[in-house]
Amino acid sequence: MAARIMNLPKHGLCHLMRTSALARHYAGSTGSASPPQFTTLSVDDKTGIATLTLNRPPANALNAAFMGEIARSIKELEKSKCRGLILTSSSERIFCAGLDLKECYQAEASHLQGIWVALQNLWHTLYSTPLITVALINGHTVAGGGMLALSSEYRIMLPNFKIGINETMVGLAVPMWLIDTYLNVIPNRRVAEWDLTASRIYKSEHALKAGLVDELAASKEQGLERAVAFISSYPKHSLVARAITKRQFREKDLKNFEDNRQHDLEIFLSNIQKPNVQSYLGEYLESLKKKA
Ligand SMILES: CCCCCCCCCCCC/C=C/CC(=O)SCCNC(=O)CCNC(=O)[C@H](O)C(C)(C)COP(=O)(O)OP(=O)(O)OC[C@H]1O[C@@H](n2cnc3c(N)ncnc32)[C@H](O)[C@@H]1OP(=O)(O)O
Repeated sequence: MAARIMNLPKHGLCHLMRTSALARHYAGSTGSASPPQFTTLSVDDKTGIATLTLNRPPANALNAAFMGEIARSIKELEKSKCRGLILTSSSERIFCAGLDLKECYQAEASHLQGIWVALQNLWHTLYSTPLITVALINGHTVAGGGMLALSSEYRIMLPNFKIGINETMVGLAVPMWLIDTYLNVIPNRRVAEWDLTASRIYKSEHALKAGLVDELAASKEQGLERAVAFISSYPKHSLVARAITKRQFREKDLKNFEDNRQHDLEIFLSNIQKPNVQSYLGEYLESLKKKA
């Protein structure tokens, strides 16, 4: 297979953001296309399938630069002739541990704002992309990591890892756009409500039974083969109609998000800066360290 590593062209993020002035301001300040730092991107010229590998050790925790990089890659792939995207991790244990909590602790408001706007943009970009998207979950994926997996169209997971959205457990409410994303995968509202209110974290095998993931693969190599097979199962002539149909399914969620984008940012900023949340966050970070 003829695979190549792509350098991202020097395009900005300006088209990723539409509503809030704050959001537009932030996009301007992070939209510069510096060379990829936290991801590698390879494209198979024969199949038209791209593989974006998350590579921010130790936990692929999401900071603004990392999230901007992922979103820019997706946008660039949309402009190319790529048909599909596989998201995976270079780590053998962690697909993505969610937001970089170290960067959320005792941070300036402007920094927190940058993180949240980058998360909003990344969600919007991944959830709305016409590309066929597969998350190859080769490690634990929680919170913002769960968001990456659930925003993709198809999930293939390796055994013995954890997946879920644990925001209530860290003291904060799940935003509506993430609830909509969850419901798009688990349409049973009762189960979804239970999972998200209880911060339920599934092991791979249970995630498969619950429909949170679509397949288990024995190894990353097998997972990659299955991901390619999934993307290739869509005939070329169907791709435009497929993309429009996908968009229609997701349109209401995207509109709800756009209508509430600024409010969502304000809620996050207000919650994350509360002394009790910061104090809890400090303890939580200590507990993560103590595990080592
Ligand atoms: C309390 C504030 C929350 C703020 C956000 C609230 C927003 C609410 C709205 C929600 C919308 C969606 C957005 C989500 C927001 C988030 O993503 S919040 C992030 C929550 N993430 C977590 O709670 C995950 C914490 N990590 C783990 O549970 C485990 O690390 C793991 C299961 C992912 C992996 O376990 P294991 O393989 O045993 O590795 P560890 O030894 O635990 O970790 C290795 C290494 O990574 C560091 N690390 C882990 N997670 C993070 C992280 N999220 N941020 C920064 N760093 C992280 C960990 O400290 C270890 O570092 P060292 O090796 O000790 O240096």
